[in-house]
Amino acid sequence: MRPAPAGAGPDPDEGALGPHDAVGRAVDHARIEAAVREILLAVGEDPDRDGLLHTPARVARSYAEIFSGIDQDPSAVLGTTFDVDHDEMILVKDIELYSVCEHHLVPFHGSAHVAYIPGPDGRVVGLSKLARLVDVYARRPQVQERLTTQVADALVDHLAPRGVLVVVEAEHLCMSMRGVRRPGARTITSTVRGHLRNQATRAEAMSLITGR
Ligand SMILES: Nc1nc2c(ncn2[C@@H]2O[C@H](COP(=O)(O)OP(=O)(O)OP(=O)(O)O)[C@@H](O)[C@H]2O)c(=O)[nH]1
Ligand SMILES: [Zn+2]
Repeated sequence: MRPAPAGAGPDPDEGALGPHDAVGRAVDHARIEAAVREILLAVGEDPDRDGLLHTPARVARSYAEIFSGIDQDPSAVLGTTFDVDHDEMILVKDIELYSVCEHHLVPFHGSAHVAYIPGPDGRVVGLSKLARLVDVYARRPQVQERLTTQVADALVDHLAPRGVLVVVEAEHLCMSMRGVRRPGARTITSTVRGHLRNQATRAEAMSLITGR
């Protein structure tokens, strides 16, 4: 069991799954709780006041979910493929994503658009797996450029497609709620591999993505 801070009592938010998060990853809850308690003290709060008593445990559970991609392997998501008679572009756009900026540990959120052209063997992956793949890389401390590249490279590695294009557009709360304070600024990153580097194919993909 996780050690509770003195006087914390039972945590009303503790789910039936116990101290581990819903996706089964055993992060070190006790360590997160101790660290969160320290942060609360360091910012001048009283971690023993009523409203904060269960906060370290809640943050531990929340981090287990938010950072659940750290030890996830994209092979588990892209391992199931099937053949369809389709050698044209497949695009799933507007995949909502939430990630955490590795510089400030605050969220960035937005959308990913993932396009690929199957390889000569015609292997494709279930559409939902593209969203799951985005989650594998988003649920880590990240920078947007790396997230974009990792999704593209995982598709190249696992599907041997003719081409891949991944576009991510996101707002970084580290730019909105603090620092330079520019809410609404959106960052757009893209990674292109193979045939989608071809100008006409890339333009077709981009017009499908932007033509909402
Ligand atoms: N390239 C890139 N930069 C990011 C990303 N997320 C946050 N940043 C930036 O990372 C930089 C970190 O800059 P530092 O000067 O080390 O930290 P800081 O003093 O907190 O910077 P400010 O945010 O400007 O206050 C900032 O410019 C952020 O806007 C990302 O996904 N990609
Ligand atoms: Zn940041």
